[in-house]
Amino acid sequence: MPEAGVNESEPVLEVVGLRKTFGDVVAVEEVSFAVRRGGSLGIVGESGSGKTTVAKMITGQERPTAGTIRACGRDRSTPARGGSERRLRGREVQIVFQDPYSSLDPRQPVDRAIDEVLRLHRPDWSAAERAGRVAELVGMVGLDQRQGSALPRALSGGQRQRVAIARALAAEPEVLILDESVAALDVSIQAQVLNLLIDLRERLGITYVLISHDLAVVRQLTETVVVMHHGAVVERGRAEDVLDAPQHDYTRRLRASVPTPGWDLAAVRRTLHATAR
Ligand SMILES: Nc1ncnc2c1ncn2[C@@H]1O[C@H](COP(=O)(O)OP(=O)(O)OP(=O)(O)O)[C@@H](O)[C@H]1O
Repeated sequence: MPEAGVNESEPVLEVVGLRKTFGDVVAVEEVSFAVRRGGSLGIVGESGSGKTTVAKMITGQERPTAGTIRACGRDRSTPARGGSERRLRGREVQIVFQDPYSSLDPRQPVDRAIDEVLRLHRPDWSAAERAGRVAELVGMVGLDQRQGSALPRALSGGQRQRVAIARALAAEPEVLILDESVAALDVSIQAQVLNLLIDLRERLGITYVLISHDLAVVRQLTETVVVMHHGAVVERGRAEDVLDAPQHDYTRRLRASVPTPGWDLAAVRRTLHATAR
């Protein structure tokens, strides 16, 4: 729920003129977008277009070279000053990465991993209150009790991704960034996790920023889209407009390179070749 004093009409997340350089490499250039509370934005583009760098600047893992980031009405362009500001930012924005295995501690059972987040964000809660919330979160992401006390290695990729989502939700963020969160999953498992995400958004009113090279995934989950190419936004608009009738040549090539039933390998190769130039 939005906190008291938060302006409802203000975007829940807004980035303006974001830029990031690594030495001579310009990873992100003049990127601006805004997402309304409860809305969903897709950031699409091929590998290396700067999508993850944008996400890392929003979460504070990378510091912008220039530009501003506001979430829930608060500036987060500069590093958090101290633990309490970091925790506050954690309740504003959480992220789920492609590979939950690298973000989950292999020695920590699922319930302990979720409890750890609650301890951080709900220091006033008793152990019983936290245990109740852990059980609720485990159920919310569609895991059973046994899976809820398992180690990550005893779970499938899709189940691990559900754990990563539960862990992110434990902080009760306003914005959830999903960075290629279903990319490593089989298509049928991908569909299940996407359905879960759609369901969670309806139940929680959470805002999504979905980063993906997969236009079909973006289409299912987002209402607006920005297309990134070489670090810059080359096209933006409503997801269906951009994906069904792309105006920019790069978006058209990106769309053509998505393998669909009956896709033509030679055409994809031609497209990738053209895109690489
Ligand atoms: N820590 C870093 N040091 C140097 N260069 C980096 C660093 N992180 C990213 N880059 C470069 O910035 C550019 C954008 O990378 P980024 O990971 O943001 O792209 P992406 O669109 O998310 O791609 P992918 O989907 O493959 O992760 C690339 O050229 C990448 O090599």
